[in-house]
Amino acid sequence: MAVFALIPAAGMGKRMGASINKQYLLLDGVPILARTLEVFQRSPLVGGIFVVIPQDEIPFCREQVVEQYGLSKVRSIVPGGAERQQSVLNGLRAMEGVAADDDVVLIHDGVRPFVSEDILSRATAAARENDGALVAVPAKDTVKVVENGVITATPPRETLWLAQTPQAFRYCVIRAAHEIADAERFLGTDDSMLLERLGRPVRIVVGDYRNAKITTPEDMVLAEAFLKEKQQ
Ligand SMILES: Nc1ccn([C@@H]2O[C@H](COP(=O)(O)OP(=O)(O)OP(=O)(O)O)[C@@H](O)[C@H]2O)c(=O)n1
Ligand SMILES: C[C@](O)(CO)[C@H](O)COP(=O)(O)O
Repeated sequence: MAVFALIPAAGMGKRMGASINKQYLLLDGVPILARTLEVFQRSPLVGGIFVVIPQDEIPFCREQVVEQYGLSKVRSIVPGGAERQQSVLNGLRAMEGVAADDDVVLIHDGVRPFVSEDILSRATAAARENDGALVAVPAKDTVKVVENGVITATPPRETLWLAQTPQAFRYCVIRAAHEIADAERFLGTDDSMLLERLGRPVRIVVGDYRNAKITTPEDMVLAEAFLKEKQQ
């Protein structure tokens, strides 16, 4: 059973508010997206990488990221959609004929550069034994459900986990779940939700707080600190 990486990186980075798309912001001189892809390039588990990018950024990504950093496992750069879910579906469709039904797909945000090879390995193992596997960390804060500015519930913290990526699945399982969601016009905020709504179990794999999604400017400050710690 082969393992493929599917990297959605076709967002606009609106919350970052930078002058360039956030996946190209530099961390110690290297674009965030290149750092993310390098983890999959290095992992002996991963046989090929599909990257999803806004259509008009594909030449830039090919030259400035894939070629520049020698990312030879990148098999295809696929145009993205309006939402993350549509970008992932485009990637899954592009994998048809390459990934076999039982091959594992690791879906990982292009802007989570601190994922480790150990997480890739544990997520892959869990996906081979379950319908799906979600890398997540326990919530550290008390979480409130709020409607119209008023708290309506305080779910018990020990039941709350923060979803990260990779989210790992057998190709036929996640492709079917995405196609069903697309046909039913259901939009979720991660891939696991698309299995959950079909009543299929998704196993938690304990992640790492450092595997953060770089979303807003303060995340860059944390990312620089995480990188320094890694380089020590
Ligand atoms: N249409 C989209 C939207 C998001 N993504 C990717 O999904 C990951 C997680 O999304 P997020 O951090 O929310 O990125 P953006 O959508 O770029 O951010 P924003 O919502 O601030 O614009 C990122 O790697 C992003 O590039 C994608 O491939 N296609
Ligand atoms: C998939 C994800 O990374 C899980 O945290 C996240 O949901 C994607 O980011 P978005 O901000 O919801 O687009």
